[in-house]
Amino acid sequence: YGSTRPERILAEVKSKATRGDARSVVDTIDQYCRHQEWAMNVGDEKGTILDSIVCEVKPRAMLELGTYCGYSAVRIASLLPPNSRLITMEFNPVFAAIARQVIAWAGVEDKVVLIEGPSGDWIPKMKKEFGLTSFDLVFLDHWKDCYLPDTKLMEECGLLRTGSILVADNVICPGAPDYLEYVRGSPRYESKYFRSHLEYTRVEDGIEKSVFLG
Ligand SMILES: O=C(NCCCCc1cc2cnccc2s1)c1cc(-c2ccc(F)cc2)cc(O)c1O
Ligand SMILES: [Mg+2]
Repeated sequence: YGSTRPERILAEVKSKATRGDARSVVDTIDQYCRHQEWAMNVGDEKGTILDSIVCEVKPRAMLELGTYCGYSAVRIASLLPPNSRLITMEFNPVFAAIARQVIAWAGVEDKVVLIEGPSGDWIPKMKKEFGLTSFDLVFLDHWKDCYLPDTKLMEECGLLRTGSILVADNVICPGAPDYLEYVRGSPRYESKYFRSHLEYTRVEDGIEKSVFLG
């Protein structure tokens, strides 16, 4: 059904998930990707770790790099306090178009702003475009070799404040070794590794939570 994997995921959501129910959208995607075809969502196991951090931080302004089908955007948005905003960035217009529909089906579109394009272009203009001072929480889930340069760019653009938290997916698989070395070695970050598994598999992966100390 549908020519691309994201289209098949959207079809599954429309046929199986309850409209307006973010939880059922998340569960439907997890079921499909665990039992029908694997897809690179953060998934249920790592998603639970992400949920606990979002609930602890209660971010007013949150950034997600790497939307894909919108699975984590829906997961995050369903936990955000009122008048909080998730800005999620996707490079691939086909994925972005699918994600918009998944986000709408889940009924969280009023908490999510989806922007399209490469992070390197967007990060320097986000303050002005969105009237932001800084992000309380950033979820890195885009090109793994962009985690480090984009983190440095966010520092330079003043998008991080003392206490801003970075949460990075896939620090083991596919891996982001230069990023890990940076946040774990820098006196400007307090970093913690949450051991888990690659979504829907038994392969080791994990999430790195790093607090920016300013
Ligand atoms: O590549 C991954 N995610 C990034 C997609 C990059 C698209 C974007 C670039 C870009 C640039 N600027 C702005 C926005 C964006 S969005 C990824 C891959 C695996 C994986 C794949 C095969 C495998 F065998 C084992 C793991 C697992 C994961 O959880 C992933 O997240
Ligand atoms: Mg990922």
